[in-house]
Amino acid sequence: MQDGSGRIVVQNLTKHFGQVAAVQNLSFNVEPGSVTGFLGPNGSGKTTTLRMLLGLVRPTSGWSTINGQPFERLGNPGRIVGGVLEAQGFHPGRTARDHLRVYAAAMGVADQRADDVLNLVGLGAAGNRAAGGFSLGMKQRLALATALLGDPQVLVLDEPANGLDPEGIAWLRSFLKAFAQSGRTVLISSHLLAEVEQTIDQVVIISRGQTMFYGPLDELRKSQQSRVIVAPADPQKLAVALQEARITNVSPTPDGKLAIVGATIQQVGDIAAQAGVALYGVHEEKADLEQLFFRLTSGQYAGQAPYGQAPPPGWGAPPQQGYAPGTPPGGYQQVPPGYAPQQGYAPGTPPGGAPQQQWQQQAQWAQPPAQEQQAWSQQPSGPLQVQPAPPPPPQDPTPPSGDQSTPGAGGGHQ
Ligand SMILES: Nc1ncnc2c1ncn2[C@@H]1O[C@H](COP(=O)(O)OP(=O)(O)OP(=O)(O)O)[C@@H](O)[C@H]1O
Repeated sequence: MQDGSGRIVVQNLTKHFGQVAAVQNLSFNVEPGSVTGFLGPNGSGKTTTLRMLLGLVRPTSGWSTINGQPFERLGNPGRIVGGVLEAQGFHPGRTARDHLRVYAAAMGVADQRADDVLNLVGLGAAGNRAAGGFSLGMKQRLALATALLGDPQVLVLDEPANGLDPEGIAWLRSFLKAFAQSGRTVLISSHLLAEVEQTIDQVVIISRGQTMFYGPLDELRKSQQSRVIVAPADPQKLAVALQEARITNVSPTPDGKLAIVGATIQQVGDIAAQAGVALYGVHEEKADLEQLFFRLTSGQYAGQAPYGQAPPPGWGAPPQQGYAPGTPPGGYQQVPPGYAPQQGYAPGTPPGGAPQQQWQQQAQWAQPPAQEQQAWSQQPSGPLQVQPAPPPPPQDPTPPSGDQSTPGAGGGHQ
């Protein structure tokens, strides 16, 4: 029996492809009423996990459920979960509208719904165009439209921002937030924290198929450790004095300063004064989220540094063990400047300098039709909580016949 909760539960999910351990013992819950980011570097197992969740790959062990049921037991799954794993696979000669109508018929949804979802994703004017001529961003929108056909309670999207321009990303952000605020469930994967940081409330970070952090994004923010950067006249002498004061997390910076974790500016100043070491500068530095993300996922593909240079800091050995939600990782390493967060703009505010015509089109994308908004806002919205996973479902999931891709009713499936 489905429990109607909209909750996704992943429990000890494991997948081996021959010698490759793509996913290892992964456990997390995704709660309705929130957008959860499923983050990890390339090859960390995100797509494999989503494919298992959507019944396209059989797990080696472990299980996952949506609404308390394995995907295979959802009956008409497209009515419950809309999944987009790859914005490909459209018949190139078929119009967007016809593509949607094929899926609508398979799901038992009225033809009119095809036009509704085309408008919803901003493709209303492109319904008669062949999908083969669509840009990557338009294909992403068409895949999302397919997933929305069944008016699902749960959305599972693999790298949905891939190929979208900044306006498209801003639109997607407002769209997913509105969807979640109506009490529905959204799980989106990305390998870029900055890309989804403004969209997600909860985060699951994986590396090498294992959970590195799982909890509210705010929890991760709170775990940002600060460090004191000091420019001493004699770094060696100060490092020894700090060591004697049991402040051991001290490392040199590339420009000859010392970075100290676990001490205040005042403590460092006092110790330097007692040791007779002059300080030419001291300040406190906060690690940003991007640095923490690097820290949590570093080492998966530690590349060879070119021409004998030192490898970029932050690409060292991976953490030995995962971090439970609320347990901050110890320290952090310097990383090269990462990607700047997307400079989005609030829905309803035209982007600076955008041509008027383009903005009008964007404004249309940013606003779901009134009836959609109303329908969503009537959904109950639950509090965002990390809850322990419930015990396994009463019956074992019926495994799919093999690792074959199956066309899912949610659309866009491989
Ligand atoms: N069908 C398959 N056969 C063999 N190995 C596979 C298969 N699918 C995935 N893998 C391997 O499993 C690991 C995880 O891949 P996966 O695609 O799940 O990662 P990902 O996090 O989605 O990566 P990306 O961000 O690059 O899409 C990789 O080492 C990949 O090569």
